[in-house]
Amino acid sequence: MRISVVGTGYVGLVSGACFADMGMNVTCVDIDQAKVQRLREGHIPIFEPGLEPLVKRCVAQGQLHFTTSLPDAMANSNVYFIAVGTPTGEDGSADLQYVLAVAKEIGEHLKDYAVIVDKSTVPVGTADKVRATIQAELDKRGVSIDFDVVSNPEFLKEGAAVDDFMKPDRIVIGTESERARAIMAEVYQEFSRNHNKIMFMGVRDAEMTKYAANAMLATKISFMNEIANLCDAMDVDVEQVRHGIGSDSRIGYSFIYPGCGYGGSCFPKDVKALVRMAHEADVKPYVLDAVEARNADQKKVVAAKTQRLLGNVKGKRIAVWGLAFKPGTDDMREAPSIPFITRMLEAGATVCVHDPEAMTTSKREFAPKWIENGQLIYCNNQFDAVKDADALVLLTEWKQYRQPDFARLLASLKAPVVIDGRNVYNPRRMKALGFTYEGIGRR
Ligand SMILES: NC(=O)C1=CN([C@@H]2O[C@H](COP(=O)(O)OP(=O)(O)OC[C@H]3O[C@@H](n4cnc5c(N)ncnc54)[C@H](O)[C@@H]3O)[C@@H](O)[C@H]2O)C=CC1
Ligand SMILES: O=C(O)[C@H]1O[C@H](OP(=O)(O)OP(=O)(O)OC[C@H]2O[C@@H](n3ccc(=O)[nH]c3=O)[C@H](O)[C@@H]2O)[C@H](O)[C@@H](O)[C@@H]1O
Repeated sequence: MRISVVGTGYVGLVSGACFADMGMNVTCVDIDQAKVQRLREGHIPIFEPGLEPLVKRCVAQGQLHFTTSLPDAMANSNVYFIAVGTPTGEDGSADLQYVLAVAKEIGEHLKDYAVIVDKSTVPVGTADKVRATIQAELDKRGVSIDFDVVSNPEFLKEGAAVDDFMKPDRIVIGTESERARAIMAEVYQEFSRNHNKIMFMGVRDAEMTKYAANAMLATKISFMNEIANLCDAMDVDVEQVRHGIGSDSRIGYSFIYPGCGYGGSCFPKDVKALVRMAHEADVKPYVLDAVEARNADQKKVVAAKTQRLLGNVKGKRIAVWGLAFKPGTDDMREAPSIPFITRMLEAGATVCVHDPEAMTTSKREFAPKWIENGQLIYCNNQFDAVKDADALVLLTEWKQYRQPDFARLLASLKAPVVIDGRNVYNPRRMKALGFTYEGIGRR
């Protein structure tokens, strides 16, 4: 089977490579010429465990191709996945300009029946817009060609993207067309062989399912962050509470880790887009508003703790372990590290940062003036960052930060202050070792 995937970001590149690994012949398309060139040369533009060998293997076997030309890709296949970005627009809604630009180009070049698959996260009703955009181009050309637009949202997580794609909990496919349904069943046949993971539903149902899933996960996190803040105020250990409630099978353990707020390219933007959809539908988004408000506030909690423990941070040296929005990725979109570090720099502190993968990304996130004036210092070793620091702040729970050499840490720091934005350390052990320790809701 031959398919095309438009957009070679996290979703497009991972899905394209995984489909190719299943034996399909896949052409990945991107408008970014430099990216396509690098991919052809075997350079993977993002850090994602397992992706590089997978892409290299599929390219070597002739199963995976890269191009900047959508018409060329279309000539070779009749299933086109759209996996371009849907960033937050000015009013909070998802900006569909990239999706609709692809739809327009498809309409300009469509020759025979094809299935156009929305893999990007798009608001309810987008498939209709994609269909109308393609039809308008066909009308301009004065041709009549059948096509179907299907919704197939993606549920992979960064840092575990290949695994998530290959072992999905479910594959949601929204379509009202029998013809498209049969083709999509063939695309995903690997996932229906033993345990059927495919769920067919209406197009609008599938579009909403994606937002509801992300909003539910964001809600769990914000809820738990609020409980953790309450624990802080009431001398309760949130870790005990997390175990206490997670053991209830109706609640479960996943996505109830409190911390310094959720980040990433999706939860923040998708909750905003759902809020916008609710307003447009004249439904009051009480819960979603609270999820967002808690998260915005949560991103200030670590800074408030730092300023409470250190007093005025002007002239102080603060070490930061972790820049990425979560471990396993070099992505810093909406990472809690950005507002924290910015606030410390603006307050006059010197910030020494370390991250195993996100240092390069980070250099694009902060104004060069902070590096030039010596306030923002990049350290290649996590222990270089803590040398003579007045505090260590942990913001991403990379494995290498979880069990550091505590004696070395204590000897390196000027003051033994550790603020743990991810609750990875044991407060009692830290205090016994001589640290002044604060987690989020820990006791
Ligand atoms: N990042 C993630 O973990 C997940 C993202 N999603 C959704 O998937 C969609 C894509 O997200 P990412 O992969 O993170 O985006 P990304 O921003 O990493 O990549 C998008 C790619 O599309 C390319 N592009 C833009 N316009 C194009 C055009 N007209 N023709 C060809 N290529 C074009 C860009 O050059 C870029 O390489 C979004 O809607 C996102 O919400 C869904 C699940 C997981
Ligand atoms: O639509 C998307 O893009 C994706 O968004 C999330 O995936 P991702 O953003 O890659 O990462 P998550 O592991 O969900 O983490 C998101 C944020 O929540 C935070 N988080 C996660 C879990 C938790 O218990 N507590 C917590 O604070 C993480 O630190 C991170 O900042 C979803 O988990 C994916 O299913 C979805 O496909």
